[in-house]
Amino acid sequence: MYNIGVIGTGYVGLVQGVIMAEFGMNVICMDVVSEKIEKLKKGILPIYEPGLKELLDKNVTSGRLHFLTDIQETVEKSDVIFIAVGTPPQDDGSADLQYVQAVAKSIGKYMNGYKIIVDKSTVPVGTGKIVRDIVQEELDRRGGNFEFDIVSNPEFLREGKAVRDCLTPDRVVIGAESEKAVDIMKKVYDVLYINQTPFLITNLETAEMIKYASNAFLAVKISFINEMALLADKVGANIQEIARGMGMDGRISPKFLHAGPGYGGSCFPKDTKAIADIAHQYDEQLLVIEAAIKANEKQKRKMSERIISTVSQEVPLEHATFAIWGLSFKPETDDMRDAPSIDIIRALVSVGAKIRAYCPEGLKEAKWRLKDIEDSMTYCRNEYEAAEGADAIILLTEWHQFRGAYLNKVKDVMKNDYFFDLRNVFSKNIEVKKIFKYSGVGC
Ligand SMILES: NC(=O)c1ccc[n+]([C@@H]2O[C@H](COP(=O)([O-])OP(=O)(O)OC[C@H]3O[C@@H](n4cnc5c(N)ncnc54)[C@H](O)[C@@H]3O)[C@@H](O)[C@H]2O)c1
Ligand SMILES: O=c1ccn([C@@H]2O[C@H](COP(=O)(O)OP(=O)(O)O[C@H]3O[C@H](CO)[C@@H](O)[C@H](O)[C@H]3O)[C@@H](O)[C@H]2O)c(=O)[nH]1
Repeated sequence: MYNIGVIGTGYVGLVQGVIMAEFGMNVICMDVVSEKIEKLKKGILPIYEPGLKELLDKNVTSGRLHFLTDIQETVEKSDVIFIAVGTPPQDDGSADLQYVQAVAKSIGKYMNGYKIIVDKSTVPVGTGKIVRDIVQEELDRRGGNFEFDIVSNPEFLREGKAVRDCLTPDRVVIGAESEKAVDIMKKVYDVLYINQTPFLITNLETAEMIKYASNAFLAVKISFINEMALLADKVGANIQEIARGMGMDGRISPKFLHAGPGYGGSCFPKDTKAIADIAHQYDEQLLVIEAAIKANEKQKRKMSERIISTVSQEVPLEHATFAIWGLSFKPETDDMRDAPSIDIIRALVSVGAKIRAYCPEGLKEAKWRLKDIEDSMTYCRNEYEAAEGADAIILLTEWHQFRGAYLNKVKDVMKNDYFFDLRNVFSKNIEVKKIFKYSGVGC
């Protein structure tokens, strides 16, 4: 059994660390943010992720899961070190590698024997080799003579389903340069997946690119169906039936064909821009991905334009109030990074409207991200309170609880009766169309 070190306890590092401990491994999760580590030691999660709290408690108690801020101790005590720090976008769209590079330097500084250094963060092609050079440089500087291997092991978990995705992944991709590293990685993962999960062994560059290509492909699929939805609206077709008809073809599949307000989150917007940037660096242009990025911006803009033009026919916008149902970029997470709700709320506030917002988990982060427009925002305790005195409901995130809302009760507390269902949650509900002036996305 190998000792595991996970550097960076964000979504990826934390879920990975907790699950490895669940399967009996000795795991150190390390982060530079001491408040986060102190809370984790007490069983307090910094994120909302279903199922994670139970596993955290169990594994802290078992003594297999340790939280540290000390990178030296983490490196010295670990055989396999996962780098799971953030790679946020820079202004030009390229991935910011400063956190990965800082970790690589520390590993070189403190390593005390053979280590496998695993890149789990989503990083541009070529980063594995950069990490190798940084570690070697640091070793040379201090006259250290230890062997090490670099592995690229991209993560494919989805927020809100992270525990399940990590327990039963579709595949494990391992990009490595030596047989020894592949063998050890397989042993580490065999404990988790007992040979049920397909492994794909590649070189470093291929593994790094699989991650970007997968996210970009899914983003293209969403932008494609969103554009079809805009056309469906104009020609009187129904996007849900179109997606169903398309998805019946096994080559297309029905997944990721849900039209909506545009994709968001910490990955698709960032990773599509990063791979487009990587291509530019190699004198290539990824036309399809660049179009998907533009279509996603257009989709968010179209949603707010449609809401504004519809409601302004009846209500002067400076007197209009919009109830927002759902702020997080998707259900079952409190993550607001690049959530479409941010752009849509800002567009509505910019024409003078007031917002009453409710989200089961996203309120805290929304208050912080929308601090500059706090005078136009009222944060509410539930979907009914948000609807009070509103001219329109805008359903932005398909949290399950909204499906069960008593619509007559909602209508009773509203001033006007517009319902913009940007996730098509109620598209097949006859009642909603009787009660409200309803519009979905492409249906
Ligand atoms: N969030 C996801 O769903 C997801 C899924 C797959 C892959 N990824 C990728 O995984 C990586 C991490 O994503 P995330 O969402 O977990 O990030 P995050 O921003 O939530 O967490 C990153 C953590 O790294 C810590 N950190 C930064 N520098 C450090 C250092 N020098 N030493 C120790 N800790 C340090 C930060 O304090 C933070 O807690 C990114 O590259 C991302 O693209 C994310
Ligand atoms: O049919 C769909 C599917 C998704 N979305 C939107 O797309 C975004 C991303 O959704 P999802 O992929 O479920 O969430 P993430 O947690 O961002 O996961 C993606 O990004 C992660 C980080 O790289 C990867 O690990 C995952 O495999 C990849 O699915 C969200 O805004 C969704 O609302 C749609 O609009 N329509």
